[in-house]
Amino acid sequence: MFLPLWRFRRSMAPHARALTGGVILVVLAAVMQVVLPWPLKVIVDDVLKTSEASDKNGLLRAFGADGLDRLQLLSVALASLLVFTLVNAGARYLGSRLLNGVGERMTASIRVDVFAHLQRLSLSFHDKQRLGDLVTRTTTDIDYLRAMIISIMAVLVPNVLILGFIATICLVVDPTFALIALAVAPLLFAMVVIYRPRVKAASRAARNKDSDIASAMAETFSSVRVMQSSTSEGRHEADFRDRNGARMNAGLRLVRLQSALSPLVDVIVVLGTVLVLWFGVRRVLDGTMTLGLLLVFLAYLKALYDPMKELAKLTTVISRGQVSAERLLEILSTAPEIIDRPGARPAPALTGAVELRGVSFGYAGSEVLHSINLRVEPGRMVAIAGPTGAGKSTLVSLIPRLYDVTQGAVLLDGTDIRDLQLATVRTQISMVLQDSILFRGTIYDNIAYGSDHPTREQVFAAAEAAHVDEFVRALPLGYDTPVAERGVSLSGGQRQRIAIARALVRDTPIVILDEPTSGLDAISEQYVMRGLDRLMIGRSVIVIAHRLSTLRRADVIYVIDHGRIVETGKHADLIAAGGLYSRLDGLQDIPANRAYPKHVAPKPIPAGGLL
Ligand SMILES: Nc1ncnc2c1ncn2[C@@H]1O[C@H](COP(=O)(O)OP(=O)(O)OP(=O)(O)O)[C@@H](O)[C@H]1O
Repeated sequence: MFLPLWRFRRSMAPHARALTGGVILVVLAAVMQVVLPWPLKVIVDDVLKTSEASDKNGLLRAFGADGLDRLQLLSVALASLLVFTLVNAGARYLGSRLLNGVGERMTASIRVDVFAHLQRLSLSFHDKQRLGDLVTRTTTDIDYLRAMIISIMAVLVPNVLILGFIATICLVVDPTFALIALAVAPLLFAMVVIYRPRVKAASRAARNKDSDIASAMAETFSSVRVMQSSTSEGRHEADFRDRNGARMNAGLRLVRLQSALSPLVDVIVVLGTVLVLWFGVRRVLDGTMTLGLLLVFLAYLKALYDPMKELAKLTTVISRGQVSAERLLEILSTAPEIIDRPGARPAPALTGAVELRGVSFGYAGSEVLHSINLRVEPGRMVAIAGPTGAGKSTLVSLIPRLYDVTQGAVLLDGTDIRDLQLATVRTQISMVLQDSILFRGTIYDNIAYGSDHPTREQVFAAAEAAHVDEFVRALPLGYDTPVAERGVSLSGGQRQRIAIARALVRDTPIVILDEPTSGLDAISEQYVMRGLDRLMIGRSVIVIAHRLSTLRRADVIYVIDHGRIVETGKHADLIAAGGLYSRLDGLQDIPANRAYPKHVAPKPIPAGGLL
């Protein structure tokens, strides 16, 4: 039960003082709870004097109160009752505030740890994850973990203490009677032992179904456009209904278990009360016990069974929390695969020489690239062409080390990329992909994204060069226009232009373009191409291309098929050779005589680059 807490001890450490304070306060509240019935006993046995056997336990003598008259005794007893109650209430209030505060703070820091760790995990991990599942883990699972942590500290600890105190006092005051009162405890314990694994299994099933639902939501609503245009709403809804039904059934199983627990506990508790009353009343009648003491025992019975009931009910919260803790620890204990080797050194300022030497690579076992040899000289443009699924995107993703090769090496300026510190390599490579994702923020933020504090002049110059300026000026808020999540409020071409501007600000010696104009209409494509022209100046460019206009300009084209390089050369030579390249589907030409619209006319490029 405490193992998950122990595993999160690092997040607990900064709150050690508040935690200790909170526990001391709940212990104090527990002590007050224990002494609370005694003033009543004094009132019944010593003020009202219903029994000859008053102060049998020497309580008054022990506190030097045996000389007081009845009214004085009543005042002292009532004052004690008030003090005990006030201290109990105060300690419970402060203790609960402190412990709940620690729970909130701890889970907030665990959430950041999980988020930060997820960001560090390699693409190979994220390829296997469902977005909805990760969202559930960083939201609901953390909530359940918090509920468990708070329950353990604010409910379990004080209740176990109260149980211990009361059981001890009962055993000291009247051992036989205490054993009668405690007779039902093993039953309660047995119930917890039987229930816990079942509740835990049901909780785990429900959590997994929650993740299924969140994944369905994430998948559906990240592709609303595709879904609506292909009128697939019905299919998505049916799928959602299925998942939702499965979640409901898992939830109902949990409800059945939880619903049975509370009444069962109550029945056991009443059994205990019946036992105590049966023996207690008989002992008061035959004079072996005072009425006051019986009242204390009855009050204790409630104080004894309440924590037992709480503990039995805690089963659900703790089992649920344990499942969530396991799901969070699963993430936290996954080590990032792509990390700096010991002794990796910072990459120097690269000239842009890129080489793949005998590179093979596969996702999860199946090899996708086989013995690739490829060179890009500094400042040159290399195009990669090939049929769909040939491995083009996979190949370029090895250059910024999004994945590690399984054989061979990627070399930058002649050094194995694994001998260089990852961050210092990635800051020297920019990528513009088929569909650029923008982040929530303004257009300005999105252009500046990925650069270390660029100046406003750099951002605006890049925006102008990438033809972002044209459409941004027409917007009422200009560069301060907020971009919706993933950039959906902008057209594909506008997003690409922003991505190019972003790459221009980064001003890296190596640029990777993965079909950045695919899917754009002719006008958008021309804008984007002009931006790309500016981006390519003076940099090593690796471009995945299917447009003749791009392929023609490449210094060398590598043709890939089934993960192998099958042809290499310049466009004209490859066409003349009559091989795969000449037969590639989708090779589209932009007519050489097609004029750019006036407002897209290329701008003169300043000497020495752009920025
Ligand atoms: N993340 C991944 N996990 C597992 N397999 C993958 C992954 N990404 C790609 N693949 C597989 O690797 C192979 C090469 O894919 P890749 O995307 O590199 O091809 P491509 O040439 O870029 O295709 P396209 O032109 O259609 O974009 C394909 O068989 C694909 O199914």
